[in-house]
Amino acid sequence: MDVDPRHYEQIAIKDSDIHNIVLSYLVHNCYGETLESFVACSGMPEPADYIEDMEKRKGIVHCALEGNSLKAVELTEQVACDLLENNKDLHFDLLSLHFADLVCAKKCTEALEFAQKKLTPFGKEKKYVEKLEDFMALLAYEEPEKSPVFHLLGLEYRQHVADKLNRAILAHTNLPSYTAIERLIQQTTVVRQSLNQDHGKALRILLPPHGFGLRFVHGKITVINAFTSVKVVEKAVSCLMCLLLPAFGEYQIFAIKRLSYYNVSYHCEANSIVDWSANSASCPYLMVLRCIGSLSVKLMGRRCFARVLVDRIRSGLFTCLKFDTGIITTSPYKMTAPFQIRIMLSIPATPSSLLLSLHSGNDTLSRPGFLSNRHSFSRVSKNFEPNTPNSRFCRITCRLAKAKETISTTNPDSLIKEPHKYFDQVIVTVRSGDGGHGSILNMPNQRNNNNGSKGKQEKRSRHKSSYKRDFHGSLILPVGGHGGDVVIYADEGKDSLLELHNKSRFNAKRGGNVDAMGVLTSQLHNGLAAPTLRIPVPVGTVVKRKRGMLLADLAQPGDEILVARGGQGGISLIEAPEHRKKRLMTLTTNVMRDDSDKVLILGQSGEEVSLELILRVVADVGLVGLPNAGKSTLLAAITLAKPDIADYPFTTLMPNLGRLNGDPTLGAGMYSSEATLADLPGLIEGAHLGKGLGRNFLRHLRRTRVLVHVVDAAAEDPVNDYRTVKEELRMYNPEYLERPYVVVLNKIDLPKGRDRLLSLTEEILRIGCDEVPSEPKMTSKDAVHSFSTEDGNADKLPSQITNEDKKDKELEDYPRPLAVVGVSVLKGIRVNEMLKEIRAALRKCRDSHEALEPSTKTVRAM
Ligand SMILES: Nc1nc2c(ncn2[C@@H]2O[C@H](COP(=O)(O)OP(=O)(O)OP(=O)(O)O)[C@@H](O)[C@H]2O)c(=O)[nH]1
Ligand SMILES: [Mg+2]
Repeated sequence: MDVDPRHYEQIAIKDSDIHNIVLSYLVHNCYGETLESFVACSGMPEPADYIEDMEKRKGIVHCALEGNSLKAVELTEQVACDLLENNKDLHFDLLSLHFADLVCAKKCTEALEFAQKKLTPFGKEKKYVEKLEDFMALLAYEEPEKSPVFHLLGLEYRQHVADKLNRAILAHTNLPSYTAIERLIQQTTVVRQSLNQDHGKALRILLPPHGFGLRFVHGKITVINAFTSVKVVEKAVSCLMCLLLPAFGEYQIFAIKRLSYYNVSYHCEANSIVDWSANSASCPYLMVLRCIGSLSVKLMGRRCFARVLVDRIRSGLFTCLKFDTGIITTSPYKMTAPFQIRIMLSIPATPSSLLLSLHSGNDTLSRPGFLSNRHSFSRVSKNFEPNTPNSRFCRITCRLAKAKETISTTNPDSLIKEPHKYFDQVIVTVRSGDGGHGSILNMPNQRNNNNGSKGKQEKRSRHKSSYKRDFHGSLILPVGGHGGDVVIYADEGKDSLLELHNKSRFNAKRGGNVDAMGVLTSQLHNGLAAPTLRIPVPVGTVVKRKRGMLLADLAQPGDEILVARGGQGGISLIEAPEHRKKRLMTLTTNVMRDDSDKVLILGQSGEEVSLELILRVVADVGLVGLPNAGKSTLLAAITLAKPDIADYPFTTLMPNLGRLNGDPTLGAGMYSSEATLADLPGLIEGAHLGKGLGRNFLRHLRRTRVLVHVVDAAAEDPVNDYRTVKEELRMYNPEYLERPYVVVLNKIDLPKGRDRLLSLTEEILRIGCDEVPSEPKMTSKDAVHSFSTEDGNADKLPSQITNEDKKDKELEDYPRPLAVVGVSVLKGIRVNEMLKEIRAALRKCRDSHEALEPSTKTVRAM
């Protein structure tokens, strides 16, 4: 049947189609409660006729599943008296389930009696004989679970029989025994299979009821955009899954797992599901989502999804959702820490995973262990929160290893842009090269002088000429080449550790071996040393052993550190003539020497180390403040940086840098006061305990000289916000509060901010003391020390950090701000004043620094 696929590009999927599909699925699987809420939300007419039947069916299937198959038989006979009579297969299966239950319960005599009475009559028909034999075999084993016919005791078999029973009853009541969605999936599978078989041929297929559009282009079969059936399936499945969401636990993860390597196009689907929410009023699914508390999100471990979520939550569309910021990761592909998702809805990758997923609803039929028999969830744990009236959350904690990179390469256009170029922490493994091997060499003309071959003689004399002697006359024997060292160095050309995320293993080359035939040429008597492997990192990178000590702080361009030393080359030995060897061995006391001299000859192996590289932004000014205060907007207003700006918290996930031009009032010297600004992610209360984005990014403040506190003057309680940020800084490192800082009261274009400006300024100026702030006087040694303590404590609670100052000092005991300026960075109001204050603070810093310099110089001179 030939059909022009373009016909399908325009087809719109009717909501009523989806509703019917969903409804039939719910009826089929006896999801009563869900059915009711769905009917209420979607405005579908309630299929009242089915409800009563459904309840009965539910009871029967439940009995079959729960190991009460005789009861199931009895109930089935009540509902449909001739069903089992006409369907002997099903009858046999149900009875055999009971038999299996008796065997499991070690009631062998009873089982035997039951089999004789109820099962053996089936043996008259040949097709049951084999089955009967299998069941009887169970009796022969002491541990039937370990017998070859163990599957008869498994949950899967029980499930299979229960499904069969369910379908039979449905068919008996003139309902389709397969749901619409199952049929659609079957069709999709058929089409996919035929695509696989017939690739290479032009292929156009149409299958009822919605049709598939496939196109043959340049030797490839392309599924055209309007792949209607698939769309229908996806939409219906999405809807179903959110209906059944609270029932999902580990199963959902299973589906998600599958998803992680699924087709790129589902990226789009994830978005389109989110798009439904745009017109929430007309979207019944969304209402369902609202009442159940679930939302579609594709779990790719990418921040962009988290962002979509936050956006939706903030716009009030998903009132019952909560967002755990733990989902945010510092690396583009890896979840670095366990994260939590409370919201999930996905389209499983394959029809079978879809069915498995959908089957796992516990609305009526809970089957613990159904999947876990076959799939490992070792990295998944889950816990359920108590249901609240409006929402039922299913919280899942999981760790996702790696999203397939194929997804990012196959169709980059379809991916959402990764907005941040900055990745500030990475673990790399480096290995230095092994040393080259030495060799055991023949001493020419020492043996076999009776060997008459002319060629060999020549060769020997050539070898002889290549031996060198030192001035004592001893032979200089060649040594295996030194293995390559690994050096990490600060390179001005690099601005992020991103590349190291893509390649996290570095191996230096091994040293050259001494030629096995003889020796190296005289120039190479030290063997072939392998080149040093030099790894460039951005200036400001701190190199640590993984979970260990600090090795170096590459703060200046060109700073470098040798992180792994190459192995030494093995030495070469002259083979002693047989008759002298014994004597030599007894004479020598060198314990390293063994019979074959291997120990000395083999090159040393290189070292392998895992290193943690942490980039600390090198900036003069650090912007701090609560999320949404306008830090990124400020950076964009006064520098050429283009950070992401949006009205939801945690838009900024990694620091953004911008360059501040020099002070124009200085004329020709304007460039001299050029400074770098770092816009940091928002801080929230409890950040030091890991809330929000945690506190790790605060390490970037380490190298700043001046802080700018950005406060949203139009917020509820700006002074409290200001105190919160200060408190968090204090908990992280009290020394930050001693740095010169400027407070920027932002958003004064809003009436709320403008009206309170004066009072806010006064209140803020009241917090703190008059002590003249001075720049922290850190020697490089101090700095290294403080880096190591800071990082060493990174995972500990601050309460564990003993710091007397922290305990004793109140916020009021730290210096006041140098200035408080009201601005609107968005509207450009008083930005120049603010710049003036920032520059003044920078100048002040520089002056005090210069004032310090001479004294240090004199100390050195003395
Ligand atoms: N009215 C007004 N809105 C502003 C002003 N400055 C920033 N905004 C808005 O405030 C919102 C947050 O701005 P961002 O610059 O992203 O805030 P942020 O502090 O970087 O936020 P995080 O990155 O989440 O920490 C955006 O919608 C801005 O448009 C301002 O001066 N006036
Ligand atoms: Mg920001």
